[in-house]
Amino acid sequence: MPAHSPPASSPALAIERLVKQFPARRRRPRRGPEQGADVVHAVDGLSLTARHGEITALLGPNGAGKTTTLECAQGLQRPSEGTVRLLGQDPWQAGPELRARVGVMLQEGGLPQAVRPLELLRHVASLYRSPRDMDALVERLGINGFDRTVVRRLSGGQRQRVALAAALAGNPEVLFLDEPSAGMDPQSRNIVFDLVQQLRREGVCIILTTHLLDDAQRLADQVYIVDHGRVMAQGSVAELVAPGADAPAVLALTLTPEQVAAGPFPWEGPGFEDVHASRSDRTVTLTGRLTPEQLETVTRWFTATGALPESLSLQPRTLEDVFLDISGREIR
Ligand SMILES: Nc1ncnc2c1ncn2[C@@H]1O[C@H](COP(=O)(O)OP(=O)(O)OP(=O)(O)O)[C@@H](O)[C@H]1O
Repeated sequence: MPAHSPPASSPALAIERLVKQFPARRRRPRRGPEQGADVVHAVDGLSLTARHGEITALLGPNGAGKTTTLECAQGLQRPSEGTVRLLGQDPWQAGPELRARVGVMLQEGGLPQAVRPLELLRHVASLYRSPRDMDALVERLGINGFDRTVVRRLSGGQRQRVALAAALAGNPEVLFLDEPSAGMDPQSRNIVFDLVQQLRREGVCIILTTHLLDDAQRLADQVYIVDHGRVMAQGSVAELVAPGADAPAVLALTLTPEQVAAGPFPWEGPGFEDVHASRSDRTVTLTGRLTPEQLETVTRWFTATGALPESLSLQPRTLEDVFLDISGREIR
């Protein structure tokens, strides 16, 4: 398998101030041909750099602009503004030789339905001058366990594995994965994630979109949190969740049944406007820039209810907390 060794300094993908507008989808035009306000800013000034040997994740809720960004990066959509450089070229202008160096695994697979996996993969491999060893890949991804079943009858996870093998057939230097764990069972997910990590070690640049915090937390070297077509935060997972001076804290409490019945809870009252409280059964999570005064109010409530909670801890932040802090809402 060839080692990819481009100059470490040049990013595999560089996106600068990308804007992509679409005409708004509407049932009936309410105005004449002047449509200035009737556009959707799917991507709205997004900049991103992805490097060889790294996994870069675009993390954001549905409709954040992740897929459109990837489509512009792959040359499938023409940017309205901004620049995209993929392996040093403009993907919109580039020819098939650039596409041969790039692998794409689409959401929902995008595979022909009536063929068997091996036939399909051998055909895809035959389109490349120096294809990957497909037999080894098929074994690695466990595809030989279902190679007699036509694509249409495969489970979501099996289909995703075939889609990944197809994306890797040409030994790509850059691999795009759109929601790679959509529809995957845990076993498929582990197999796919192990392979993705191996590809990173081989020097492949991997760019994935996900709205699953766990995927980003587990795989990504660099995370771009995207919402409304813009980058809201960026960094390694460690950097993003690091507690800074201004970073919010997470306080987790498990209340006694008596305390659950005792309400009202202090975090629902005045002084807690900036704190997000969520409760599931007896577990309460308070996320926000908790002040010592707020902690005192909570503690005083324990005095009033005559008991300590069953557990109380200040927890490290997760990407979910970071997203909540930035956008004021949960990621999904
Ligand atoms: N061809 C199009 N025409 C009009 N609007 C579009 C088009 N493609 C995307 N959009 C809109 O642009 C916004 C961003 O969509 P996009 O699919 O890029 O988001 P996403 O983050 O990938 O979401 P998801 O996780 O649901 O795939 C959405 O509001 C979407 O409805």
